[in-house]
Amino acid sequence: MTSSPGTPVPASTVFPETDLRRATAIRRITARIVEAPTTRKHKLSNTSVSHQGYIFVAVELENGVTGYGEGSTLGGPRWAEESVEAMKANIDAYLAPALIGHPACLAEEASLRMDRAAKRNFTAKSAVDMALLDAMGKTLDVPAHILLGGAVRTSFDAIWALASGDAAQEVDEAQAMIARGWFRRFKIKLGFADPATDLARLAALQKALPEGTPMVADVNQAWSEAECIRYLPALRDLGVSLIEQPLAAGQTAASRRVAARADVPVMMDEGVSTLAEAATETAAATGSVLSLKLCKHGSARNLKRVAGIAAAGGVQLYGGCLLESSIGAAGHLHVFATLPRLEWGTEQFGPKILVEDLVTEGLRYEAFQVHLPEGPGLGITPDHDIIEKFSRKD
Ligand SMILES: O=C(O)C[C@H]1C=CC(=O)O1
Ligand SMILES: [Mn+2]
Repeated sequence: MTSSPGTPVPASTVFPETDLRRATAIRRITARIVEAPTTRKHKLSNTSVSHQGYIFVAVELENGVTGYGEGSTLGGPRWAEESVEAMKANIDAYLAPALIGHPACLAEEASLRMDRAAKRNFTAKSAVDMALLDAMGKTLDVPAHILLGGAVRTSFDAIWALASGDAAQEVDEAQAMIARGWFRRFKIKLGFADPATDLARLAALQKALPEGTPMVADVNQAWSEAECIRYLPALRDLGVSLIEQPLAAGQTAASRRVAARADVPVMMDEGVSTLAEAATETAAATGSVLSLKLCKHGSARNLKRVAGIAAAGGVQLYGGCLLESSIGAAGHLHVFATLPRLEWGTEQFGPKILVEDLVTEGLRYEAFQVHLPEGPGLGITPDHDIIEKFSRKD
């Protein structure tokens, strides 16, 4: 459209709001359970997985556009309370009916409707929200980040998680990631073995990797305060740069004491999901860094609110993951791209741990960075043959 300078363009000729509401009315929402094999066993304090369970959501709008979203789990309802089965049941019976006919362009109202239809269910809600975002980006022909305030970065320092529990394998894997130019920052999972075995794994890595290699140690709530007092100094001596969620979520007083005595920063993860938890845990100083994940916060906009609360309290931010495919990882990158600060980079290594990614062209990992995809919506295209192959058939 052209207009002479100074002549205002009437809003109605750009995109009449009522037309947009009508065009983006939600016609259908479908949810599929997908179980995608991983290249190796991934072990955490409380589970071990050899395939990733996802809920894959498709939202069809009246204008014919379909948006896609994904919610991830780790070993069923073990990392958090939602399983793929529960997500499918709750999307089909509660979240989808609450949204049929509602305009996707009114995303805040869509979230309110989902909140009225179901308590918590953050991963399921975030998968639907991601699909709405993708559909709106495609409708308006803009990348999803534009709808969230616009990107302030398009690439991110990428972190890879070492979690086989086999020290020699982990050294080989870390060296291979460096050689490929994909990852040179690492996270190690602790807590499924006794602390002495975990420390030996770390010592092997410290010996083999370049000096100063950034290393996050994620305990996934497995230690007590007493174990932290005993072992955190050893983690520091082995070069750990960040200690993630050592104590159980909700152990606020003990976590505050651990964070105060640790001379390595402590990162909050499972303990901060809601806005209220972000406010409480930030004020209580149970950590000085926060891991952000859509599956914890329920929507792209809620993730931004949680990030704002934490940042306002002086907490640094880390882009977490739950081993999403390139679908969910792209959803995260579009939100992370818009955060004013993201001091610790992002994991989002999931696409590289899958035997086969769920998209036609996976996220780009280059120069130790993962790159924000381009194009409308999330900027990825689901590979429906692969999704069909790994979909649960019953
Ligand atoms: O951070 C977590 O607790 C969940 C997940 C993310 C990476 C990984 O290895 O586990
Ligand atoms: Mn964690």
